[in-house]
Order: sequence, then C-alpha cells, then structure tokens
Amino acid sequence: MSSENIKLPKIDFCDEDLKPGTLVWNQVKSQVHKALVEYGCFEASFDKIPIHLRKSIFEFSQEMLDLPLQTKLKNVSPLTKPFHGYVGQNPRIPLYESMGINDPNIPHKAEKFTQILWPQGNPTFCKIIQSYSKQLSQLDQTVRKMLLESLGVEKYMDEHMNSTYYNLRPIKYKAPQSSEAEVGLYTHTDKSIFSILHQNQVNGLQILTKDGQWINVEPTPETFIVMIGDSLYAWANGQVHVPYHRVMMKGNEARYSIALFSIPKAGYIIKAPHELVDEEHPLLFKPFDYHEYQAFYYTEEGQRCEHPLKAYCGVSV
Ligand SMILES: O=C(O)CCC(=O)C(=O)O
Ligand SMILES: [Fe+2]
Repeated sequence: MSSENIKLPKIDFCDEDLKPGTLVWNQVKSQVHKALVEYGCFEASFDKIPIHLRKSIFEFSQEMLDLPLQTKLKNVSPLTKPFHGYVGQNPRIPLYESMGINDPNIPHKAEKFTQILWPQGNPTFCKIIQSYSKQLSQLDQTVRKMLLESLGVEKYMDEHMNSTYYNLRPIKYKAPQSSEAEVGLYTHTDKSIFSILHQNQVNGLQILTKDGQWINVEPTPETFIVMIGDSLYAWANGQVHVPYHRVMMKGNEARYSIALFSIPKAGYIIKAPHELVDEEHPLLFKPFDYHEYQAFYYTEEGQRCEHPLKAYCGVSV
C-alpha cells in the first residue's frame, strides 16, 4: 500500500530562543516526542547550515564518489567497526554506494580521512566535513535532549551523550537502468541512535507507517529527516517507534544523500534505564553492544531476519 496524502510531521528548529527551559523549547519538545512515538521520524527545518556549506558538501561528495574504485576501496573499516568505510558493488543493491567517515566532527580524524583518499591532503573538503558535521550534530543533540526530557530520564543525559560518536556517510544512488522504479536501498531500520538525512533535489526515500503505508518523503533543500535507530529504540524500551524505510529510484538522475549517524561506542552496553521498565512496559531487549549487534546483522542469518534486533537480543515472553 502506498499513500500520496500522508506527510511526515515538520518541526521547526530555527527559533533563536530554542534553549532548554524556554516556552519554545517545551513546545518543540512535545512535537518531537509526538512525532517519534507516532512515526519514529520527522522533517526538521534547521538553519544552522548555511547554503554555501550545503552546496559544497554535495559537490565534494559527488567528486569523492566519482573517484576510481581502487581509491575509494582504500577507506577500509577498522576491524572493530565493520561497515564504517566504503560500501559498494553489492549485487543486492547495484545502484548504491557510500563512503563512511568516522568522527567527522573531530579535526584530526577528518584530516586523517581525507589523506586516505587524497595523499596530498584535501584541506577544503576536510573543513567542509568538519563544519557540516559539527553543526548538524547540534540538531542530533537537541533532539536527544528533548526526547530524554520527554521520557522523564534526563538524569541519564551525560551518560547518553558521552556514549556515542558520529559517522558521516555521503551516499550515491545511480539512476535506474529501466523506466521502472528500482530499489536503491532495501527495507531496513537503522541500527544507530539517531540518523539525520539530507538529500539533493532527487527524492526516493520512503517510510513505512505503523499501519503499513509507505510515505514518500519529499524534503526541501533546507530540511533534514531525523530518524530513530534500533539502538535508541532498545534503550527507550520501545517507548518510541523505529521506522522501516527504503529508497526507491525512478527517473534518470542520480540521487545523492548524506547521513549523519550517532552511534554507541564499542564496549558501551545499551540497556534500558529501570525508569522505562515496568509492568506496562516489560523489558523488550537484553543489554547488548551495538558493534556486536551490527556484526550479527551482516551475517547471512541477520540479513534474512525480518526483525534482526528481536532475533539478536529480544526478551521472549
Ligand atoms: O538515502 C537515504 O535517504 C536513506 C539512507 C538510509 O536509509 C541509510 O543509510 O540507512
Ligand atoms: Fe536507513
């Protein structure tokens, strides 16, 4: 089933007074909570990324993903963090490729990354990834703060914020070969805490609602899609929704998108706080490490599961 009429909630983060405790903070917070319970995601208007930065991050992403394959393959994942580097040439998703950049907001890490692909360095791109990720991570942190407050567990804020890092992932979807729509990225939930998605003018992202309808997501150049991942869903003991989504490609233009993921650090055990577990909300998942869960997800068994998180660490009732 697909619906032309349903639209994701749109939430405005541009108000100068958007600071904890203000009236506008509380208003936005309640919209965020409602959207995350209902859809697990929303469209955010966020004006802290100036237009020239938006333009240049897409230009550079394109240039980077147009490098020879041999060069792109140099960005391998560290052993402890599988699937954090270059991903492409997967016969299951032939239109898709992406480049993962770890800790893009930390200057020497961004520099290290650019030196892998451009041995002489690439100070311009380095600056772009850094300032883009730094600004966008503010949106991630604002939303996380609002959600923890809404769930009444703000006392875990520091632990929650300090237990994650960022991965920035420019993605390219080639235009389909035929005039039919083709799968760019198969149906999945993200494994992260939050994902923030930004795209060029080519649409294609679809989100499955709780009642089984696919929504076509049509952001404007200034808006971002903020989405819950499995790690936060488990931590919140299912008190928010985690949306299935996919990318369907149509037409003859390539689609570029950029995802910023907040991800639990290796060794950090994701465990729902006791305040979120009670008779009405029995514990849904056993404590787990994100990186071990991700390793399971990419096994044959994990790829076959409809509910990988449940299969991996679900509490049976
Ligand atoms: O390209 C998009 O808009 C979605 C990407 C996505 O779902 C992902 O990388 O997990
Ligand atoms: Fe995703």
